Amino acid sequence: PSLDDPATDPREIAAAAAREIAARSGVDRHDLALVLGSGWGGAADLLGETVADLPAEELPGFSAPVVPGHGGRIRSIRLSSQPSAEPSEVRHALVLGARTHYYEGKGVRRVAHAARVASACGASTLVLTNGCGSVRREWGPGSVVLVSDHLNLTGTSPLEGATFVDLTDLYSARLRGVAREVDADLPEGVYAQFRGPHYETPAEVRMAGVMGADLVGMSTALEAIAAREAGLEVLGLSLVTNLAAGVSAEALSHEEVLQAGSDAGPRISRLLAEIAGR
Ligand SMILES: Nc1nc2[nH]c(I)nc2c(=O)[nH]1
Repeated sequence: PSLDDPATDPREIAAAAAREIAARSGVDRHDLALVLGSGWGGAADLLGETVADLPAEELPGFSAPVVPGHGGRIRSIRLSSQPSAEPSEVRHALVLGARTHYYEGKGVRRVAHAARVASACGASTLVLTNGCGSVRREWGPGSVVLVSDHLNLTGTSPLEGATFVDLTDLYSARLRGVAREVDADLPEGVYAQFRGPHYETPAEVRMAGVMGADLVGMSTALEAIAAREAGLEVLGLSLVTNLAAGVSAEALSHEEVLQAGSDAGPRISRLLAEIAGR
């Protein structure tokens, strides 16, 4: 069976990957899963003790990282939030450092795979983090925004067939409340997923704003829909790495994107570790 075979149920591949993760990590249930996007990579170390660190491409349904050596790892982490917990109470997090973007053209099944694997590993919560552009001038590079809802501008769905899934409260209000217990000043915004890989034109950024988007990116929405269908409660966290095209005079520079991500790293890693511990 393969994700590229329409006759294969994607959940079958996700279950195979989950069995492999349990076998190789020795952890038979992961309570929480996190997808770490641009700028969020440093959070894994703060979550707790790494129990296993696996190359994603060795697991069913995952592919090698787009940028060799960058990401492409799946880590099982023993959350250090309850040092004195009984063995049965210990919570384990699965850090999925192997996001497939829709713009890679590998199909929606591979975009949705990590969310399905998280569910197959026993997780009840998925934290989706990303780097994004801001439509709002006041949210400059380094701003962290709670995703309150999304606009799926990809024109596609990660779901197949008559899977009519309700997306009300897709970005769990309860989990946003937990995040605000950690940092009460966290703003909320609507995230628009564009197909990419090109950035938006200034006119498209204005369009997204008119339609109610505060953030623009190339991930997250499709993954969140797949996570909801898999029964996961979803928290979305965006790191603004740049003002979207046209919001300010100067052009986008990839260096600016990378710099903003690394500057905000320590602060957002602590935030994520705090939230994960609750
Ligand atoms: N679509 C879109 N995706 C992004 N990812 C990052 I980092 N910045 C952007 C951006 O400005 N637009």
